Amino acid sequence: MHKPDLATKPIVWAIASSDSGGGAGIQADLHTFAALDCHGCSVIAAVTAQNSTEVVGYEAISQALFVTQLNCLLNDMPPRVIKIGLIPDAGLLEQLASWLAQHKNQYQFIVIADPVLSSSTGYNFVRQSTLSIWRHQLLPLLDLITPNLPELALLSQLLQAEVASQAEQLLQWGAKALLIKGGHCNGTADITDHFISPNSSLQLTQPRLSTVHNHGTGCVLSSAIAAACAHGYDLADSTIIGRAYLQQALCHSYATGKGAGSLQHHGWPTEPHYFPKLTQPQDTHYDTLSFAAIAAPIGFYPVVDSVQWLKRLLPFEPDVIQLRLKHGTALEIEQQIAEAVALSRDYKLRLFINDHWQLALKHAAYGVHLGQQDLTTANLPAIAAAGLRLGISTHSYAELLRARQLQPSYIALGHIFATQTKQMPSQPQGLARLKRYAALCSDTPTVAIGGITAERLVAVLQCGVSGVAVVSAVTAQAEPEQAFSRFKHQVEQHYAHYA
Ligand SMILES: Cc1ncc(COP(=O)(O)OP(=O)(O)O)c(N)n1
Ligand SMILES: Cc1ncsc1CCOP(=O)(O)O
Repeated sequence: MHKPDLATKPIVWAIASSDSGGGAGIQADLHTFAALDCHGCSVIAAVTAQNSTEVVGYEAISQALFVTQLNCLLNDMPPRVIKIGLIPDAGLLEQLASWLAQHKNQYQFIVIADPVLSSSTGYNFVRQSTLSIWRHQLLPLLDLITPNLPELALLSQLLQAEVASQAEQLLQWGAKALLIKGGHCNGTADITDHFISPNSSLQLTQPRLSTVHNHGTGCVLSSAIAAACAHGYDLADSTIIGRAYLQQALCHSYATGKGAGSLQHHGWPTEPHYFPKLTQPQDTHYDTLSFAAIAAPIGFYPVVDSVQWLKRLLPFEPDVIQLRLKHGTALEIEQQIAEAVALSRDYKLRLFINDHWQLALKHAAYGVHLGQQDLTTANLPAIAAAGLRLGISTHSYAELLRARQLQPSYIALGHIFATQTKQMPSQPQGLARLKRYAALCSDTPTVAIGGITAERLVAVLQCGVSGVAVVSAVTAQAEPEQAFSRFKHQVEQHYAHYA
């Protein structure tokens, strides 16, 4: 029998209250952690007596036992992430704030809080004293807080102000990032949540699902974000994963008692329709943009830095090549691109030009490869109208969703392993993420790039990508032509077998 190794599962704590009905609270938190491959620990603040229609009552746990739970867990199972849910008692909240202040720096855990101030059935859990502790003691310790609109208004003490001013108030009081949930904007066909952090600002929009079985949505969302953070995703990506997890769980929610039923917990979301549409301030919105298709699988995709390299590989029948020119005068770059495009026609080679999209257009290359930065400056409608294929680099869920919304010809997923070829601002993604990204792109060809060697090739192909791009695995080898032929053969064999 397979025995799971708990040490390999990231540990996440839920500091929250018990929901006797099982759909929200600690019970929902633990379901979510387990479904997202985390080990969940629970620190119970209160026991509520509730069912699907009402909260009948609650009793808070003693401060002594509350702190004993925290300390006993910290000694043996320190958390990577803490999720805070319902703490309906000012004394416990104060204890928690001082405990977090004492241990957060040393243990470097991330703290995410869902400020449950009232239940969805209308039960009010807070008093003024509790709100004041949230504002002045807890907020400065939070890496992310996930209020809905009424909670944001209450916490900010700016009941009549614009949402932006209310959000600004929470940031001024010390919260590092906010996810403002838009579900309480009644009557809209879509729900838009706003993620605000020092590094990024995102709007996440999804269709509003018509189900009444939505008990525990806030608990599940914040727990899914916590679980994704525990797997090392940054806050923006964790929020995207959390939102997709919630949409998936809501799509399959079910009746329990006479009132709002519960969410169905599934594993990692991969189907595109569960993921939100992202809007970022810097993005241009295109109504209809459609890029020519590239035959999938793309297969073996060498990236070379000169037309000389291209000529050296042509006798070995490459199918796809990228010309990635990083040096030279404007004249030299244009000459190389013109020569490479002419050669690509003679040899029926699908040639992508990196960065220089104007020259790719001018010389009518097969396609263009662009990075995320280039997307704001390149004339994408001109590239699409000219029938050139477009490939886009991505390094995260946020970039992947942004790329998918443009419906490019392929999406590059990188960097998978550490690479010496380029200084990367992000961390290597690794194979587990590659597999998730590739699954989300079942409708778009994908290419893995970064640190891919002959030894790693099979593991990369098994993640479900439609191509593998390499630089040094060919051009830095003692015998580049042999390396090229071996790679090409292995990749072709793989796709022939899995076609
Ligand atoms: C297939 C493939 N994937 C990613 C890249 C990187 O492109 P970009 O983000 O534009 O960075 P530079 O190549 O310009 O450093 C690529 N070239 N090809
Ligand atoms: C251009 C680029 N973009 C992401 S990783 C990378 C370099 C890949 O080179 P190598 O295959 O030598 O790691």
